[in-house]
Amino acid sequence: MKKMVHVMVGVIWGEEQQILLAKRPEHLHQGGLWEFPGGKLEAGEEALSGLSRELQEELDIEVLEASPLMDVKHDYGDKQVFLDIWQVSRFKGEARGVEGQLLRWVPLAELDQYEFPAANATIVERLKSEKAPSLL
Ligand SMILES: Nc1nc2c([nH]c(=O)n2[C@H]2C[C@H](O)[C@@H](COP(=O)(O)OP(=O)(O)OP(=O)(O)O)O2)c(=O)[nH]1
Ligand SMILES: [Mg+2]
Repeated sequence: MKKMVHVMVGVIWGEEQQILLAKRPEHLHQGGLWEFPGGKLEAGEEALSGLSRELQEELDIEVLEASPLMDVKHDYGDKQVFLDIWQVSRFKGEARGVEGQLLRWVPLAELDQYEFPAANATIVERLKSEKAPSLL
C-alpha cells in the first residue's frame, strides 16, 4: 500500500477577499498547476505549526490566525495525499515567492479560471459555496 502524505494547505485571504495562489514548479509532483501554498507535515509536528512553518518558508509570512476548513484525501496513482486545509485570516508580512514560485491574489469568483491538481476541485467548490468572511 502506498503511504499517505499529510500535507498542510493554506487558503490565505487578503484584505479584499482575494485568495493567494502559487504556481507549482514544473519539476515537482503536479507541477505547472496552481495550488494553495503549503507542504508536508513533518513527523511529530502539530498541524498549525506545520502550516505556519511551510508558509514562512515558502512565502515569508507569519501566520497570526488560522482555522481548519476541511480535509481531502486523494490518490494520484503515483502518490496518495491527505490535504489538511486551513483558512488563514490574519498574517504578518507581505507574501513573496521565496522559492521563485509565481504568486497571484485571486478573487473568489475567478478561482475557476485556474488549473489546480485534481484533489483541489472539492476545495474550490466549498469556497465558492460559502461566503468567505463568515467562515473566519
Ligand atoms: N501545497 C499544496 N499541495 C497540494 C495541493 N493540492 C495537491 O494535490 N497538493 C499535493 C501536491 C503534492 O503531492 C503535495 C504537496 O507536497 P510538496 O512536495 O509540495 O510539499 P512541500 O512543500 O513540503 O515540498 P518539499 O519540502 O518536499 O519540497 O500535495 C495544494 O493546493 N497545495
Ligand atoms: Mg509546497
